[in-house]
Amino acid sequence: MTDLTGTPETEIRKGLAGVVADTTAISKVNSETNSLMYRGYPVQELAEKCTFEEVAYLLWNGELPTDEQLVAFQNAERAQRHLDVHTKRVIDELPLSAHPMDVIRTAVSVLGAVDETLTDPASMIDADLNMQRSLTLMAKLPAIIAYDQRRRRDQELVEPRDDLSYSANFLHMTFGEVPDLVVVNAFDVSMILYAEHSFNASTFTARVVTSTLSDLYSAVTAAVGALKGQLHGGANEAVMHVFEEIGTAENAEGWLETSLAEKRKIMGFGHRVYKNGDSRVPTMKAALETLVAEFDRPDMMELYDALETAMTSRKNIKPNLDYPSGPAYNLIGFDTDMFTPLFVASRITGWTAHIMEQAGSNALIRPLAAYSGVDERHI
Ligand SMILES: CC(=O)SCCNC(=O)CCNC(=O)[C@H](O)C(C)(C)COP(=O)(O)OP(=O)(O)OC[C@H]1O[C@@H](n2cnc3c(N)ncnc32)[C@H](O)[C@@H]1OP(=O)(O)O
Ligand SMILES: O=C([O-])CC(=O)C(=O)O
Repeated sequence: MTDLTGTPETEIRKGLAGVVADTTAISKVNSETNSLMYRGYPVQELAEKCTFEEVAYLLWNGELPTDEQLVAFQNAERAQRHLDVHTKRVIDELPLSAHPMDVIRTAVSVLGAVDETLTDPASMIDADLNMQRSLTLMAKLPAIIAYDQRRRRDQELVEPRDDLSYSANFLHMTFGEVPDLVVVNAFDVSMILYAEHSFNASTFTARVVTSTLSDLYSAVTAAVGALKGQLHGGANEAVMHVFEEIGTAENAEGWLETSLAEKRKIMGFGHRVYKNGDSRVPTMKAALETLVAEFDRPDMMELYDALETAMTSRKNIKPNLDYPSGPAYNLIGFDTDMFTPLFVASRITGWTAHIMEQAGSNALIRPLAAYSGVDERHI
């Protein structure tokens, strides 16, 4: 049997659900065992024993750094933390009505436009240059996000400090001071958990762009756009709006009944791959609990538990990573529309690892479509 174009009919997998598009050596998501490994290491172990800098190194190089390699890596990252003049000027021109994800998308585009190493097609996919570009983006994104948060609060830019870890410096640039270690650690855990997740929509977007032999900044710009949507990274912001809408734990069940009756998707729940709960949630929930204790906000945890319980009993759909991350970022002090940018700051490591993997073993990504339009006709 053929379709209208004469193409043999095949099964259409809407949304590419269940389709294995390529191999990857970067991470393994196992829905059967609810597990996630980066380069063979369980993510829970990395969150407990490593820093975000070590995890970035691991994702890019395949191995954890030796002490010496880590010092060199940290020095290279710390040396590039300043917001460059071009990017700052462009951000200053953008209206505050722009979503912070649009600001980041624009900033990454600017960094690509001023990168003078993008001279010819070969330099666009050069492995050494791509490694340097990845580190530059990892180092500069916190300055971009922190500055954007501060300008929205009518505050001055805070310069980076090179005596601080990635996460401590990120919070210092955002809030003008380094918070307690409990807060820095919870934030660092969130950065590690968000770093990589195989062929999710934004990573796959980055790989599609790379597959045309385009440059790393173009791939990241596209990935930022894909992450912004509420079915993906945008859900961590949406969770906070849901919490605000519900108000207190007692309202959770009634709110859920009404929302499901209205056929609303409940943000922060469900996952394309995990059907029995997201492997990262227990670790992020534990980090959230430390913040709840630190800021004495048991009401936040009560609401969290009430909605989770109601959703489990009503639909048996489990929370994904965005569910604990949203309230955690709220307690740390970020405005809600900065939450998805924080996801970007972390996922830049996974995206660029995939961009380098795709460029190193490339095939143009170009699937087929079964034509469903009108039959051939003539004017
Ligand atoms: C870090 C991340 O990006 S994690 C994902 C973050 N996104 C969200 O939290 C948004 C809310 N969740 C969702 O929309 C979905 O669960 C997705 C998009 C993440 C995954 O969805 P898919 O794998 O495409 O599953 P699909 O949307 O087909 O859902 C299957 C069924 O479960 C229901 N369902 C899934 N998630 C939800 C939800 N959050 N709220 C209500 N119902 C849901 C669907 O309505 C559907 O029901 P039906 O079969 O009766 O029509
Ligand atoms: O894997 C997915 O589809 C979404 C996700 O959890 C992620 O990108 O972290």
